[in-house]
Amino acid sequence: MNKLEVNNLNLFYGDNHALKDITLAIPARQVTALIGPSGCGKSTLLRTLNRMNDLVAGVKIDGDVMFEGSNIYRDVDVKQLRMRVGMVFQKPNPFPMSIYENVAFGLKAQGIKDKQVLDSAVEESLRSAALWDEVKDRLNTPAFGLSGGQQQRLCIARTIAMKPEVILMDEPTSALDPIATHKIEGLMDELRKQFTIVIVTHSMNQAKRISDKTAFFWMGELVEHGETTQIFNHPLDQRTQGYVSGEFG
Ligand SMILES: Nc1ncnc2c1ncn2[C@@H]1O[C@H](COP(=O)(O)OP(=O)(O)OP(=O)(O)O)[C@@H](O)[C@H]1O
Repeated sequence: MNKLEVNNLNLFYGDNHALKDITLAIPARQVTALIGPSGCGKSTLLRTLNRMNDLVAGVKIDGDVMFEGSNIYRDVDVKQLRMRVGMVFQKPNPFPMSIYENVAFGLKAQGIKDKQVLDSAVEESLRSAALWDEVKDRLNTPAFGLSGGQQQRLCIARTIAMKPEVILMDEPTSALDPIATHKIEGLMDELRKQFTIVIVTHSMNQAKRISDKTAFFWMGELVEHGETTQIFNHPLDQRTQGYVSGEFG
């Protein structure tokens, strides 16, 4: 089943035609990797999936993004959408508050006050983000005291706490060292059982290791998409072949 379907999507930043007639299906409970050279439109496409580009001045979008059959640009409330389609950014961005408060933040904003409910949601989210054991004795200390890799897992926990259906990740490990990256990649293997994940990555090895499907972009076009093994081992287009073999990019 497809969780998201992008149909004939065009996006312009002023005169810059950044996404050109993109049609892409994103299957549920799989990891879809968006790859391609810098400036090809990967992050722009990712941001169209929860309408983050709406915040950019001068942006024009046509075409459809369907989320379980509803057009997110017509039929869906943006606030609701962003709860169902969460996002993790390139740089860990914890709030200037405690570890506990970071994870509970969204739930409290929804009006949840019951301490037991909050405590168990915080624990469950931190466990799902493979961080609980490292922080359970220091939940009330500032999030900024965590390492970069721990901060990124905290941001994942904060996203998970809202019980989204889709998690968008924009180069979530590019600011992390190899050990922290390895932890997040291991975590994604668990997360895919529960969530639909779309990840932008510059690392072809990462795309190969963690994704089920890969989409290759080139100057705003979606050149090719399919099973990750096919894209890397038997690409159909020469541009994909050149990129995945490291000839350019
Ligand atoms: N907020 C913005 N305002 C204007 N133009 C933008 C904006 N964001 C991106 N662009 C332009 O849109 C095009 C696609 O950019 P985008 O960031 O989506 O590419 P990308 O493939 O994610 O690149 P990178 O790998 O370098 O992050 C580029 O030409 C970029 O300059």
